[in-house]
Amino acid sequence: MNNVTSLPVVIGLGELLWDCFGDERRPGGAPANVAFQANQLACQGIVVSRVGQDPLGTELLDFLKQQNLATKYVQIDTTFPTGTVTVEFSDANDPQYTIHERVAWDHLEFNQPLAELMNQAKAVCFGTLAQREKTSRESIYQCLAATNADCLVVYDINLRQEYFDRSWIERSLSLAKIVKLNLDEVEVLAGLLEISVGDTGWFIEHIQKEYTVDAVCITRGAEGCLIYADDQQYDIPGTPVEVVDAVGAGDSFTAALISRRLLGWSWDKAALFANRVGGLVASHAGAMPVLRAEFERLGEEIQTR
Ligand SMILES: Nc1ncnc2c1ncn2[C@@H]1O[C@H](COP(=O)(O)OP(=O)(O)O)[C@@H](O)[C@H]1O
Ligand SMILES: O=C(O)C(=O)C[C@H](O)[C@H](O)COP(=O)(O)O
Repeated sequence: MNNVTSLPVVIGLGELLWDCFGDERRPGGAPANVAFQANQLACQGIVVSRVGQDPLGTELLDFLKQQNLATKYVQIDTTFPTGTVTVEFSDANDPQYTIHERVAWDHLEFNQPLAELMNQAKAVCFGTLAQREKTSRESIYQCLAATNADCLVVYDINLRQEYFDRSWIERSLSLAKIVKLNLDEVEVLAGLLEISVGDTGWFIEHIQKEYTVDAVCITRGAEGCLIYADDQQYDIPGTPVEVVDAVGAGDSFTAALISRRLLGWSWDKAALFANRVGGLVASHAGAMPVLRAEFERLGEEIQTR
């Protein structure tokens, strides 16, 4: 690894891309957002992805370097271009994503350096979108198989357009220790698995038992989150913020939850912190705002409660 530190290694495995907002573009990609935020949250966040051999790819690599993130595990594809996503809003809380196809992050290759990296990971976060093409899907499973038994494997479902399949989702659920989804994704998942979602608690308990998942987190935008873990349900309300755009709120929530669980925080404190981090990111533009100092202050405030 370059930039070796003693901080816990948290890997974002999947897409790294440009979120395009009209004339502006900002770095994004759900797992890359998690790694970026983990890097601001007392962990060593590492992006595992693939960009094109093109100016957009070079710019993403330069951005990661400027932000003190390793670039060694971002592969360069000589055939496919760097990924882009068109982001549109009916309101700032509800981004709509159009994910463009035939791009570099669909072609991640598993290799020895990745196997060694995965073996050192304290946590890894992956999603569904990067499984849409067989090459990356198989590489993701190989990466997960190379993690240690104590690695916190987090599946942030992040369903996008039609890019999901029941078999990938079921396999991912059974590989995960923590599953994160939002309220819309609860509905879609229940439909896919042909389970009635009338009683959310029953549905989540079913997921936990069927796929041996330790914890399920449901995020609810401004309403905060629900966490099902240790045979308990934690209902942690949100804190109001003025939303600029909610892009990346969920990923920063996930990164914050991971970072505090790795530090041994209780579920309710970790979730409270994660809510506040998600809210802070929603009150800034794009998925990767630089907020290290704000997160540090917030962490100290919540830890001492
Ligand atoms: N408008 C908001 N006000 C306050 N907190 C928010 C807001 N939007 C998001 N958050 C925080 O970020 C978390 C993740 O946001 P959410 O939109 O539910 O996730 P996702 O991006 O995965 O859909 C929420 O649980 C909440 O804690
Ligand atoms: O990779 C994807 O799926 C994208 O569409 C790119 C976006 O940067 C993230 O999805 C933002 O994710 P949230 O944290 O759920 O708002």
